[in-house]
Amino acid sequence: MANPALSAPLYDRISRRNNIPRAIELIILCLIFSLLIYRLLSLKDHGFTWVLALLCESWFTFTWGLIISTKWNQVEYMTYPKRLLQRKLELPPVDMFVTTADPVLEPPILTVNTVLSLLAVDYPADKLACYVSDDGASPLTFYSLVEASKFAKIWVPFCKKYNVQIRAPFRFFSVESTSPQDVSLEFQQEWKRMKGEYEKLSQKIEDASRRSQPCELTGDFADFSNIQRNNHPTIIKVIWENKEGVSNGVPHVIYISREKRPKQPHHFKAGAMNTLTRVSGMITNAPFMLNLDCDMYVNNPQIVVHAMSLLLGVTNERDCAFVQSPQIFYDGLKDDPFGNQLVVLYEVSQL
Ligand SMILES: O=c1ccn([C@@H]2O[C@H](COP(=O)(O)OP(=O)(O)O[C@H]3O[C@H](CO)[C@@H](O)[C@H](O)[C@H]3O)[C@@H](O)[C@H]2O)c(=O)[nH]1
Ligand SMILES: [Mn+2]
Repeated sequence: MANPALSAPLYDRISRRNNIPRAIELIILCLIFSLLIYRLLSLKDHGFTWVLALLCESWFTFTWGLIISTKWNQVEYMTYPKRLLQRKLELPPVDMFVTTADPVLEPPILTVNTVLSLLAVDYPADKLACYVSDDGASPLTFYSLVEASKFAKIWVPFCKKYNVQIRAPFRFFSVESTSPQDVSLEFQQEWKRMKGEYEKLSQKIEDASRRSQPCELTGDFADFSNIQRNNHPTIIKVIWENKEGVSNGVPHVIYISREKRPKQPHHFKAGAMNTLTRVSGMITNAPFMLNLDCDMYVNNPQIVVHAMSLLLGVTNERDCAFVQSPQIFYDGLKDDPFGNQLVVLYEVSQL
């Protein structure tokens, strides 16, 4: 007999009850239409201003209709990652892509944090690989990633052992800026050690960024000597390889700086993503990809299992090809007066 845990759905699509908001919206719609009809009927008694008002109100009605239609059928997706993890052997590999373009505008410590948050996600490490595309062809970015992957060997086990929620160290240590008191002594000691190690890592990167070159451009760094960022051949470096395929180890880390020539259009992020898919296709060739910009980080370590619950849970493969998680911005203004967090889009009008 089939194991019920293995055949249970991986997600549920739950319709929200929103009859009252719908009724209010219908009333408003009637009022707006009666205003439009009133304008139309009395158009000839008024001059140009009436026509202008009619045009503006018609446009408003149109955009209002569009907004309402996105909120009409609200659904929520409940994912069941635990059920997915029970099917451990079936979990497919995932290639994780990070793009960076400029070591000055996008300081490598940001990219390092993005990569560390990805390396530590809750998913078997032997099924993950992290590819970083560097359009800056910067030895500093490469150096930072080499150092970060050394730090990852202590950071990843720490996150998993204590089930840390924020796995980008700069956020983890700024949110919990003092050693937490209400936890075990062992955790406090580990926390201090990890903070010390992360500070050493940031200091190394900071010092390297002050020098004209992060280190001597020999050995692995030789490919970066005498090149210009807009004119160089492809550079691909396997920074760390999870050779034994350890499922609780650190996933592979691969650095890529695609070929650039001054007269060849490079198509910015799209071009970088294209190269990432081609290179990963030759190395790990995972059937699923996860993409982050270098100034983002994974806020929920279960991100891959949540996305996988949706992607693998559909009955017809054609129904789901892409999963987008809500994007939340840190250090935003209090109460988000300009609506930058797009709360309405993600929390109210989920389609
Ligand atoms: O030649 C380039 C230019 C940009 N990027 C990367 O592309 C990403 C997005 O570029 P950015 O200039 O930071 O755009 P944003 O407006 O901040 O990003 C938003 O808008 C972009 C499209 O305009 C989307 O691609 C991003 O995912 C989305 O976060 C970053 O990781 C960049 O490093 C490259 O890899 N190569
Ligand atoms: Mn950006």
